[in-house]
Amino acid sequence: MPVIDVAVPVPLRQTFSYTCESKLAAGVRVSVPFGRRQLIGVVTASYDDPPGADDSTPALKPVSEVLDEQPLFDRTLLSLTDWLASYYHHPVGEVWATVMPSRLRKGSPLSDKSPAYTLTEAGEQEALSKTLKGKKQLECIALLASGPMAQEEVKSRFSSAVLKALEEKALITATTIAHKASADWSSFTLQQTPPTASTEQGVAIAAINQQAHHFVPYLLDGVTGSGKTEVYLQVIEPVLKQGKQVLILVPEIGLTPQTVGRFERRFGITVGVLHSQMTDLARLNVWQQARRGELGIIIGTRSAIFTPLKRPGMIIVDEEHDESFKQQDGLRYHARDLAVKRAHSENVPLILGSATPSLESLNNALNKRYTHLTLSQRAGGASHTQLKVLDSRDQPLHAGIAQGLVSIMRSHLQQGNQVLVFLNRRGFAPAVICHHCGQTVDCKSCERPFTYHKSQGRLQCHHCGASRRLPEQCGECHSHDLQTSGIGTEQLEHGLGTLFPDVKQVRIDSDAVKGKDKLITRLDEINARKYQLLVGTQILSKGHHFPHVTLVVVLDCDGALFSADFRAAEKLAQLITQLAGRAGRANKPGEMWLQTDNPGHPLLQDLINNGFAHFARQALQERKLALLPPYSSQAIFRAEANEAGLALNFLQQVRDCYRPSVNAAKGGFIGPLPCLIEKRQGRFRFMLVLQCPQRGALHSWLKHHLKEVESLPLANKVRWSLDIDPVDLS
Ligand SMILES: Nc1ncnc2c1ncn2[C@@H]1O[C@H](COP(=O)(O)OP(=O)(O)OP(=O)(O)O)[C@@H](O)[C@H]1O
Ligand SMILES: [Zn+2]
Repeated sequence: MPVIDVAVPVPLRQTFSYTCESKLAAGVRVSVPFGRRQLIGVVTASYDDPPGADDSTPALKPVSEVLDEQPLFDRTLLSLTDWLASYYHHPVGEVWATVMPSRLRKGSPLSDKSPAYTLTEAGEQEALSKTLKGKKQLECIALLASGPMAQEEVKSRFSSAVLKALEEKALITATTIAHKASADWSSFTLQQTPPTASTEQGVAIAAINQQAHHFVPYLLDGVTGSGKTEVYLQVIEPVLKQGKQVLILVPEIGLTPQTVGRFERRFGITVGVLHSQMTDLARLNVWQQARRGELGIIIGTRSAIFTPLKRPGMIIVDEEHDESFKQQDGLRYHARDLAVKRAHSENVPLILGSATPSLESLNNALNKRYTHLTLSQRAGGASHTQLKVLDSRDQPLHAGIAQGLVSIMRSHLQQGNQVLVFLNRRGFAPAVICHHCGQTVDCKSCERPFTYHKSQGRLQCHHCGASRRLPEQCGECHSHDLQTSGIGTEQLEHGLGTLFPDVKQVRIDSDAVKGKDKLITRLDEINARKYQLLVGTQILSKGHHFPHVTLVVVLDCDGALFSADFRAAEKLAQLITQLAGRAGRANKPGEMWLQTDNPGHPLLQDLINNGFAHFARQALQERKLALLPPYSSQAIFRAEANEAGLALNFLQQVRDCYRPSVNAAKGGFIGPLPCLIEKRQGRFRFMLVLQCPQRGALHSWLKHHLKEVESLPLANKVRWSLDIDPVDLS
């Protein structure tokens, strides 16, 4: 009987064999018995005679059910999945579980039909008699009179209230229709006249169009507001015209209806959207439409890189430096790196766009592995934002803002412009301190001070989410003199209200703006000039277009200047540059002030005097001297346990596993040492970094001893993980 290998969703780095009536194609889902459970796995290989089997081989269990007639994925995605398991040294069953939409993971059938609406008999009568009162309801009946229509399309034209009313009156009902199979987007006509490309945009567009039929990686390195999105719009036009699909990845926060709207408005075609806040069903629908070749443009966040494409034409990663492209748990993949891999195997062009490219991508561009396209000027005649520092040492502060800055803010506000104040700390105050003994009120599980949230009257731990009432007295000395220390956005908002009582302000952080819809409403209101003062955390720094902002104020960036994370400087420079990019985007010039106690800090001085491009080249030199990525490759073993000793011990044993071949790999260790956040939710956290000058050497070194690590007795007692190409040391 044929034997199949199945990737089963369990944390083991192997596949499992089962017997089956007939051989199955790789990528087909099967339901299999596993211990006492029944699990859904994916076929990775089939054999008539399993390799290495003899009479002593234990009898295999049969597959319980075959779920698909066709593999879920084409060859390219199948090989990408193999690659993921081997590159990230991750259990293949868990890789499949990450790559599949969750509905498919749970066994939903892969359907060729889409949900639709149709008229009931009563509805058909109504189409003739037209007795309904509601105008919209009548329109909907008239539309469906010509036949069933995809629910998605009906929903795009009528509100859910209209549809609900018609369903309640039993005039329309849900049904399914066979999907359309044609790439009908290719016959679009441009809905807008594109602006004339600037010289630099023109060069970039021509370069990409010239080699549109095979894999070429581009770094589109364009200052904020330089018209990168306009370049994407112009280069995808011919791709769509040929009936090919374009996959666009954007950071989690950057995916707003504004972004999607820009593409829809230009081409007048439906754009498929994929992000983590959609329902599983909605995601599966878009996934299937893309797979069947019904969508010309798919825009999505990180996991959209796994979307199957029937006719792939181009892949774009916007804001490629953004950390949200790296998954931070489970399979810790980097969607940007996967995009490179995927574009290569699909043999289509890849555009990585950013005003502040990651040092990895910049290095690839400088080495000519990527074609480097630069846009150094802002589009439409907007001028660059001026960067300045304000020395806050010995200055009296109002609501955390130095007097000099308050005057600058006032003058911008008086001219009717908007001012953005950035503080990356939500809540009222980052600590509550006993004025008598100096003890802070700490989260016991994380051993870090609680943040005070005044609006809720509660303390909240920003590491584990724990929350408690504000105590009445100090836990150490029982003094009642508890005071807040430091400033968060909530307090800043209060303070600004006192400083500028007549100015309307809005706070944008994850406390004030819960959910995507609210963020979108606020962003629209900002651009409609409902507010003049915008206060917020890094949600405000990402890709938004604020034409009326002329001043950006950054409070307290000093913490990041002295971080132990070697990437901190790169991240801070990206943040400052992106924030500066929010100002002066239209016809009014913009300025940015950094309030700091370290005005002479070389990083700030370099950014101010020479800009991000210079900073980045300088930072690459430093990484080269220190043999840090991208001039070496890293992997991190992390371990967490309730007892610090267990986690530390485990990592020491991991190091012992790897030590015998450290010289052969030309490798090195850093640690084990505590993570930057040493304790979280009651667990102590440690890490061990493995580093090699060559990527290949690191991977064979890792692979060589991973089995030993897995069989360490402590491996079952601590929570451990392996992170390849880590970007976050917290
Ligand atoms: N060639 C052009 N002529 C006139 N206006 C343009 C041109 N290209 C882009 N614009 C306009 O300039 C503004 C900024 O462009 P766009 O949003 O494409 O820049 P970006 O580089 O993607 O921005 P960021 O990375 O800062 O978010 C937009 O309003 C856009 O419509
Ligand atoms: Zn905590």
